[in-house]
Formats: sequence, C-alpha cells, structure tokens
Amino acid sequence: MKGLAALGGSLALGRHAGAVAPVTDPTLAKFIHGLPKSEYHVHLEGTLEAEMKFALAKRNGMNLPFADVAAMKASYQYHDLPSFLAIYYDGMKVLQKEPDFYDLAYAYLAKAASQNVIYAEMFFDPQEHLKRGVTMADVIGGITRARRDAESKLGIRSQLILCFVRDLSAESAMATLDAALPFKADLVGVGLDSDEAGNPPEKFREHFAKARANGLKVTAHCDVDQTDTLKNIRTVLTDLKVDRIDHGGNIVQSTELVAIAKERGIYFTVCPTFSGTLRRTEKMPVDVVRAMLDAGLKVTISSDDPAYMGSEYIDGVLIRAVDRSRLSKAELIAMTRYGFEAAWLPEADKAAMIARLDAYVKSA
Ligand code: HPA
Ligand SMILES: [Zn+2]
Repeated sequence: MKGLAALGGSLALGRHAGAVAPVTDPTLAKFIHGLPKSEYHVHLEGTLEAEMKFALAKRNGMNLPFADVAAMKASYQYHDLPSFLAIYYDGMKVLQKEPDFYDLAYAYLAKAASQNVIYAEMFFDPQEHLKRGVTMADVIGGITRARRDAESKLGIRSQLILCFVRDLSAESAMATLDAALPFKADLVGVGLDSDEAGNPPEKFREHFAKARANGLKVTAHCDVDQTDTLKNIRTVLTDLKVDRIDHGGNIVQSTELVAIAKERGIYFTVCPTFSGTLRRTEKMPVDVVRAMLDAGLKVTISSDDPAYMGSEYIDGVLIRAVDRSRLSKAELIAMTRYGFEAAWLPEADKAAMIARLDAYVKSA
C-alpha cells in the first residue's frame, strides 16, 4: 500500500528511467501560470480538500474518524483505481446540502481561476449523493449557483458533466439521468467514471442515447491499464461514438485505434498524476502524454482529483508534465490550444478563448 507515495513512486521511477529533464526552470513555470487555460477532467468531489471536509462535517453535525487534517491526509493511501475510489467515495459523505455543493464548486473554481483557468468542464457523481438522500436539486442547484457566482466575480466560465458511476447498476444510472433531465439546462454532457472492471462502456448504451437525444454531449473514462482496455477504447470510439475520451492512454498500443481517433478528431483528457504511465503490459513504463503526442493525438491535460493527489492543481500538474513528458514550449502551447478547441461551446466562444491564448503567447 503506497497511495500518494505510489504516485510519487511512479514519478520517481520515470525520473530514474531517464525519461525526464531536470526540474522546470522558473521562467517556464511563470509562463505556465500566466497561460489562459482550460480543464476538462476534474471531478468536483475530487477537489474536496481535507480542510473543507472538516468544516462541512462540523456544519452537518457529523463526526469524522480523523484527529485532524494531517491525519486525514495521511489516510489517503491507495495503489490502484479501486483503492483510490474507496477513499474518494468515503470522503464525499460530508456533502449533504445545497450550500455544501456550492462551497465545493466555488472553492475549485476560485483555485482554478487563481491559476488562470478561464474555462472548465467539471465532472460530478450525483448517484453517490442521491444514495444518501440528497436531492438532485440540491446537488445541481448548489454547483450551478457557484458556477454563476464564479463567472461573475472571478471571470471563470464553466459547465457541468454528470458522470455515471459505472460500477453501480444500469438501472441506478438511468434513474439518475431521469432525475437530472429536468435540470438539463445546467448540464453540458454525461460521462462515465469509477471502476471499469466488469463495467464496459456498452452497459451505458441507452443512457448515452437518451442523453444525446436531450442535447447532451458524451464522454467516457478509459482509465489506463484496465482489463479489456483496448476493447473498451474501441467500443467508445467506433460504437458509442463518444465526443471525447478521458484518460485513454492505452490507445498508443494500437495503431488502428490511433488512426480512428485521429480521423474522428477526438480530444483526450489526460491526467498525468493518476494515469500518466502505462505499466501492465509494457516491459518498460511508457509515459502516456509523450507517447500520445508522438502518435499525433490531441492531448489536453487536467488535474483529475487534486485534493487526493497532494493538492496539486493545474499549474503544478503542467509543470510536472513538462518535466516528466519532456514537453517543449511549442507542445505546451499546442496542448493549451487543443484545450480550447475541445470545449463544448459555440465556435465563436472557442475562437475568443484561443485569441486570448494567442495574445498571451505573443506578449509573454
Ligand atoms: O480518474 C478517475 N477514474 C475513474 N473514476 C474516477 N473517479 C474519480 N476520478 C476517477
Ligand atoms: Zn477521472
């Protein structure tokens, strides 16, 4: 059991393997900070910092089994997706009422805005909250109120993606979609997260079709090194025809699937902290971002579940990615541009954000 240490361990392994350059220079770090950025793969519940967990528990009259923030953070020990998910789902139980969801979303948006994220599409896992008796109106209502406030006060624009928790039943996912559709104006899409083992994407065929019929976009997690990973990537690409893929790093093991993704112009939301290295079927670890860029794929970078990953938000994730994936400045800029192209927004809005990026690059 290594948890965060395991992530540190995998990063260190990359370093020892000679895969990374020395620590990024401060000028580049400053450039990264100033870049107008977007983020597409961030789970709001994964931004629930230990400090906020204590505050919400107090507000909701709950006792947490940790003496303090340090003890709670020390308990974030995981070594794979299921062991991470157990901690992540347990942690979100403090989210009970509309203001809790407001505080969660506003805190993430404020943090992102402070690092010059100008646009974010954020995941949330309503099934986990409905299970505890929270209403969809409180979940979506709190987040939406925070999105509006953050846009007007901080200038960060955002949209919301409802994730189906894929290891819960198909019926539960459909009931959740039905409960969310009255709020569809506050959603931009649906996604698929949680444990992929035994929960292939086709389990959600009808859910995706219904979401699309209601004007929503569709994306799906294809976490790295999962059982049947290439089969599942093929299904989402060629059968379910998702609009985007979250993670998806194993695609580099199939030239055929890479060609299909390029032909379809698919954008990938990669989170180097969690899914940055292929190991299971490789003799040597493969750096996902490097391999995907070398294959000509459209990679964007996100922070995933920063509260459980050393509280590293997008600036830190990008700085680390430069080092571990040997990114040139041109590649960094290209990925930032992909980030705006990938937005589920009208073309004119994307063009305006790309113009902001171009102006910054010119002036920096
Ligand atoms: O990266 C992830 N993968 C699958 N499920 C998740 N739930 C939160 N983060 C993740
Ligand atoms: Zn994720």
